Parts: sequence; C-alpha cells; structure tokens
Amino acid sequence: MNTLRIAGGQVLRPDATVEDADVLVDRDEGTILDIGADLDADADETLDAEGCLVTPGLVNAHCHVAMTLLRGYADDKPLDAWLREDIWPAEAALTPEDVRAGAELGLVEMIKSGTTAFADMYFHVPEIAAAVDEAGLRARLGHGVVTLGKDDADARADIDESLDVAREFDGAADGRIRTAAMPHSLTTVAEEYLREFVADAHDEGIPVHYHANETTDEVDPIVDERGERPLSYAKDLGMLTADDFLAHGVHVDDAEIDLLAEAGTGVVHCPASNMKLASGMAPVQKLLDSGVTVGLGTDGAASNNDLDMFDEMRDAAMLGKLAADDASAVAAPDVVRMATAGSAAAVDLPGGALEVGGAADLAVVDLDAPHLAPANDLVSHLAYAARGSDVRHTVCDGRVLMRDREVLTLDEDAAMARAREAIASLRERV
Ligand SMILES: CSC[C@H]1O[C@@H](n2cnc3c(O)ncnc32)[C@H](O)[C@@H]1O
Ligand SMILES: [Zn+2]
Repeated sequence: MNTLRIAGGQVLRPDATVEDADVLVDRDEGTILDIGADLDADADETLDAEGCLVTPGLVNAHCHVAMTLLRGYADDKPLDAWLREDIWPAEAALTPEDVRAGAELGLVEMIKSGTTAFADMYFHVPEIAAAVDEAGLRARLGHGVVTLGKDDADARADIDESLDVAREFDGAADGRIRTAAMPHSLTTVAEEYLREFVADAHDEGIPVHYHANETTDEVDPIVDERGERPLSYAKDLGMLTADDFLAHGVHVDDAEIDLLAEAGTGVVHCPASNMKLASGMAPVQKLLDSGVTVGLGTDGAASNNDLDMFDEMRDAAMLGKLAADDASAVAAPDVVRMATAGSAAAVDLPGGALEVGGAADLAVVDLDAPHLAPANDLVSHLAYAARGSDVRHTVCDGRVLMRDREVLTLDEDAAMARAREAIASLRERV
C-alpha cells in the first residue's frame, strides 16, 4: 500500500474539537486510514504539519472558476446591469482556450487557499474538466443554460448541451468529476423549457444546480407575474429536491425556508458576491435553525474578487450577524461547518470531514503567523483570522496538490501568463 503521513499537527475533527494527531492516508484509495498519535513513521511520503492545523479541504459550493479572467473587468454595479452591460458581452467572446486559461488560474488559486472541491456553472465545460483532471481537485461541473433572447432552436441546443455534458463527464478524472444540469436561474430560462429540462435531468438521476432568490429585481417579477414566490415556482417545476442545490437564496421568506427544509435542497451562501453586487443579506441563521443544508461559495472572481474560502468564512460570519442583528448568530463553528461538511453535503461531493475511511481531502494551515497568535481558539482562527495564504499543504483524494506552498499539479507562473494573454486578446475583440 502506498501511504502518506501528515505528521505532528493538530487535527480538526467533525465535532469541531481539535486534537494533536497524525493523519495516515491510503494514496491508492484516496482515503484516510487512521488519525492518531505517532502513526506509521515508514509512510512513503510525509508532510510536516508541526505548528499547523490540519483541516478538511474547503469546498467551494458555487463558483464560475474561469471568471478569474474577468476579475476587475467590471465592478461597482448591481447584478442585472453588471451581467447585461459587461459580463455577458465579454463572455460571448470567450474561446474554449480562454476558458481553459481562466480555469487553470482559478484552480491554482483554489489549491493555494486550501480548496479541494468545488461546484461550477459555466460553458466550454470540456476545457474546465480537462483543467480539473490535471489540477487534481474534485468538482461538480455543468453547462449553464440561458434561454433569454434565444430562438427555440438555440434554446433547445443549449439545453441539450447541458444534458450531454452532464452525461459525458460524470465520473471523469477517476471519479473526481461529477456533474449537474444547470439552468442559470428561474428568470433567465423560460418556463416552457425549464419544466422539461429538469424532468429530463431527474429522469437520468442528474441533479440540478441554479441561481435563485438572489436579488429583489429577480424575485419581484416572479411574484408579480405568477402570484407565487420563486421557490414555490421552483417546487412546481420539480427543481426543489434533495439532489438539487441553489446558489444565493438571499431573499427567501419563512414559507420558502420551510420548503427548502422539507425538500432537503441545499442552499449555497455567497456572502462576498451578495455584498459586492448589493444583492442583500441572506437569512443564514434562520436557514440553519430551520435545518436547511447550507454550504458556502465564492461565486465567480468577477463578483468577489477572489476564490479564497477563508475570506468567505469571515464574510459569512460577519454578514450573518448583521443580517440577524445578533452577534451570536452564524458563529465560528457554523461557518467552518458550512465551508466543509455543509458544502460537501449541499453539492454531494466526498470530503468535508476528517474521519477514518473518509476522503483524504485536507488542507494544512500554518499557525506560525502574527495574525494567528496566540492560539486561543483554532476554530475561531479558521473562521475569523486565517487567510488562504496560510495554507502550507493541500491534499485531495490522497494526492499532494501543494507542498510547502509549491503547487505540484499545475504550473502557477504559466497559468498567470496564459490568463494575462487571454484577457489582453479578449479586450481587443470586445
Ligand atoms: C450560463 S453560465 C453561468 C453564468 O452565470 C453568470 N454569473 C456569475 N455570477 C452570477 C451571479 O451572481 N448571479 C447570476 N449569474 C451570475 C456568469 O457570468 C455566467 O454567465
Ligand atoms: Zn453564480
């Protein structure tokens, strides 16, 4: 058996306790063999975790990874104007090679900040899947569909592409890639298509990932035109099941929260994007209190502007308290759970907890930094003080993706250079 030992650190357990322990990994199976004191000194490879906290790899449950290319491309606008005036025109000019370049840059950024799995909605998915395969992360990928402004043939072709991609790439990269059908939102895909799209996906066991209840500009027309709330409409369309998950869920009322809890549909909270686009404050504590599965996501780098899940945890805690008008709301253990087990459950990917027999997906956080001293409470530090740049090693599926801050699976400098070239050429075309 080929083994990896993460030695001499403190390990964050699923119950949010921390213990001095080594982690022993079966690299062939990609699973954790043991967690405890002084494990197999003869392991094939050892990662030094002295002075470090070993945490589950972070799970970014809603992202558009290739949007790193559009980081800083358009800022300081609300969602609708931002998409229509800037982002969608730029995206219309993106080539498959551009998307690959953006994805590789995003994957480097994720590995360097301890993220080992993510859910993504974009286009040119074969290029994103190839980049994920090379990078070594896990992902739930899908082709996002917008039917707005399309004729019937184009709308149907887009939906067919989403279903085809979901079929073709499920299980790719040695099983690390899973897929979903991805209608962009309840307002950008017309009802005449949504119902059939969702039914076709579910008939084949394909889950559905979409944006919902993000802004009042999106919610109000649904309420005005249909006389019902968006998630009542989503339930009627069949896209509120335990397999499905939605991003944002900012403007949800109590009845919609009950629908989410009853259905078991995951909600991915994206606090930085919600603040930047001034979309609103999600009622995260209410969602948690109601038993809704809540994960955490960065959304794309154009509305964030990074893919650092440590930033996201801090933002979630701060914004959650403000939204609830209660400093005890969305506490440190809650946000750490959201970024790990909550996200993994919402998007149904392995990982999110360090336990024997579970996936060997982990991040080793170096505690030897002024902003992490003294070590009063390591869960508090993870939620409020640590940064992505504190991650020393990243491991996914038993494979070391970053060792001592050197990314091993992708060429960091080349990824940055390709992204710079791609955006320079895009700017000439748009
Ligand atoms: C059709 S692929 C996905 C699509 O979503 C766009 N997008 C990025 N961020 C958001 C957001 O916060 N809400 C809605 N849509 C968003 C992205 O630019 C792609 O066009
Ligand atoms: Zn999004």
